[in-house]
Amino acid sequence: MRVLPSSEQEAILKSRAQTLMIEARAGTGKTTTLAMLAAQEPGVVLGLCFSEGARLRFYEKLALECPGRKVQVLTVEALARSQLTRIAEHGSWLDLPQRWSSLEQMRPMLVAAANAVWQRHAGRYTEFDFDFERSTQRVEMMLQLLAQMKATLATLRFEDEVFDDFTFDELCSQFELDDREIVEIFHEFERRRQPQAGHILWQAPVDYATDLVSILRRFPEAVHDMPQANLLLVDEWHDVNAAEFELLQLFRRQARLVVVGDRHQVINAERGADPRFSGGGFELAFPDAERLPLSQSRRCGVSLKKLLERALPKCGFESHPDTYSEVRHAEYDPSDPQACARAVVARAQELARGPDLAIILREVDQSVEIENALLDAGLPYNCDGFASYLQRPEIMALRALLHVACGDYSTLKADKESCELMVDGLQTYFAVSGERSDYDADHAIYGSGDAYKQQKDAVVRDPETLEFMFSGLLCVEQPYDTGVTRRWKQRLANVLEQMKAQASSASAAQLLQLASDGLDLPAATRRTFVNRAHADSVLRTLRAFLDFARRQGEAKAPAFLEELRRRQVATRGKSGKSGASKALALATVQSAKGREWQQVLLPYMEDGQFPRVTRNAEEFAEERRYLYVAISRAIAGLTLFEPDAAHAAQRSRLLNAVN
Ligand SMILES: Nc1ncnc2c1ncn2[C@@H]1O[C@H](COP(=O)(O)OP(=O)(O)OP(=O)(O)O)[C@@H](O)[C@H]1O
Repeated sequence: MRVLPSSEQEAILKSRAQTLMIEARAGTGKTTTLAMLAAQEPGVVLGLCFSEGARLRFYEKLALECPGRKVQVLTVEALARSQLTRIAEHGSWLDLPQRWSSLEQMRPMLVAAANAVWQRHAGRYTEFDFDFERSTQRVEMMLQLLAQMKATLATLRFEDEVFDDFTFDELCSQFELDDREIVEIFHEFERRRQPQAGHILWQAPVDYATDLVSILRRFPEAVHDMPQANLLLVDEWHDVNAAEFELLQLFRRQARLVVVGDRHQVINAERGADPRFSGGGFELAFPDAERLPLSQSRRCGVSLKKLLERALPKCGFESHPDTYSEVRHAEYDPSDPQACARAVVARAQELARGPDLAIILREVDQSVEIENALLDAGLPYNCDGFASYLQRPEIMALRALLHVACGDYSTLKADKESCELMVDGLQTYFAVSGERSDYDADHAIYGSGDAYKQQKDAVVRDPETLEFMFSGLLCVEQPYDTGVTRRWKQRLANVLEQMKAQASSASAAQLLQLASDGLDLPAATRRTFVNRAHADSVLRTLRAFLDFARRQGEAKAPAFLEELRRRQVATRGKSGKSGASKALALATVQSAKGREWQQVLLPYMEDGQFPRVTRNAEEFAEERRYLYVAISRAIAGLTLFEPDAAHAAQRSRLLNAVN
């Protein structure tokens, strides 16, 4: 439904400024206003944003405000990726590199770069510890730092012809590093990634914008290969980083530029989002830019405004006099792991609002109990922007172990999706040789094609091939294996043998506990997932899953696998008679950003859950912004689930601290 512009929106629609910044608060109509601007522009419009979720929301608003009008909306990452492909295909500035999709794939390259720098240092005295192979935490921190350097364009300095001691020192001081060896390792890493200018061997998503800026700086004429729009509309401007900021300046050319953002919604600090580009940095780049406000929320009423002010004092949030929202508090006993989920489901049943209702989680691990409670109650739901716990790699890896231990594959027959996810889970979780190329070369059984794909096909054709994944691949020692890898493979083989031996007598929960202890899953998790918060969330998922298995009592592995299968089938979104989904949304704060629902349920408002573990004031401030985003998704009502009076000390500091 189209809406009539407010006076603030009118002012924005009338502005003729070549560069316009809209400074806004949550729910004040940012995306709606961009869609209105698109509707009145006769020329080519390109919408841009910084996350996939924001892109989809932008499309939804366009469909409402300018139906029938074709407007392309891209993430800046996708724009950069497609332009790099175009430049590689049409120009002589770049060979098309291999593309990587995750940080995990960068880990062996970082270890190799560290080893190379260490060898160069041999004989020289240094206190720096170059052994990254065993310390996931250090690799994680290095990769995060490298991503930040890329986002701030600092890595482009490695391309300078004169990269001397002075530049090393400058970078150390810019990133507050005591060890210049870190910069040396990054220098080596980037040199391996790009042996010569324009000859890039591999790219991860964090590279797209930075690499494109590098090419456009060196070959400004390459910009003519890129499409030209008349109007560029950028949503969620608060997420922009330095690389994206410069890219937009280079890419823009004659286009009119309108950006809109809310600095309280920065929950992407690790991607280098920088408030400077909403303040002084923007003014410096665009001295003639006009700034206009969107100050009044069209979504939340005064009670939500009060709550938002408790979560984030001085956020300057204004509610609209015509909007009314109700805030409720529900209590649960936090010593019972299922109590919160039960309370949430009871409230969801009371509201019975289907698609107008969302349960917003701080993190995906909270979904294990909530999903199980929803499934037990027969309430349909859709996981929004994340996979159901039943399909996550860590759970799929454990399920695969159970199948192999008990030799029962019946629930996998004709279930292509689960078979493929299981291979993914095993490769993510239990394969430690690092380089898939080793694996490709050594397992001629799959021929010379894409071994990984063939492995999946083999398991889909015959799920019993999972057994071979362990006995023929994951546990097989190779001549190039390090001592650590060998020990891990022996451990995996031993644990599997023990599980097989006990499968007929032990319950599924006991077998899973054996796997968890025997494989030291916390250590395996930290080794697998480079991001600490991600690893922490995976561990919480595993703990909740083991609890769930224990609640199945004496059920043996085949019965437990059957139960999981039944639940997995039940999660598949069902539509009602009209074709519309009756399912409620199960979202995370990240995936809910920019969205709204009539009713929002916010579970687990307790310390350690929301906020998560916070080590410093910055992390706590980020948790406040997470809460600001979560609360401001509600229109008519919000229910907060908090520990009961007997456990009041555990209630979330975010809402109860003296600010
Ligand atoms: N002029 C208007 N009159 C009535 N309702 C409006 C108007 N403009 C926007 N809205 C409504 O206000 C709500 C919030 O709009 P929108 O999602 O565009 O805000 P936003 O600022 O982008 O939100 P967020 O902060 O979540 O990103 C939507 O329901 C939208 O339809």
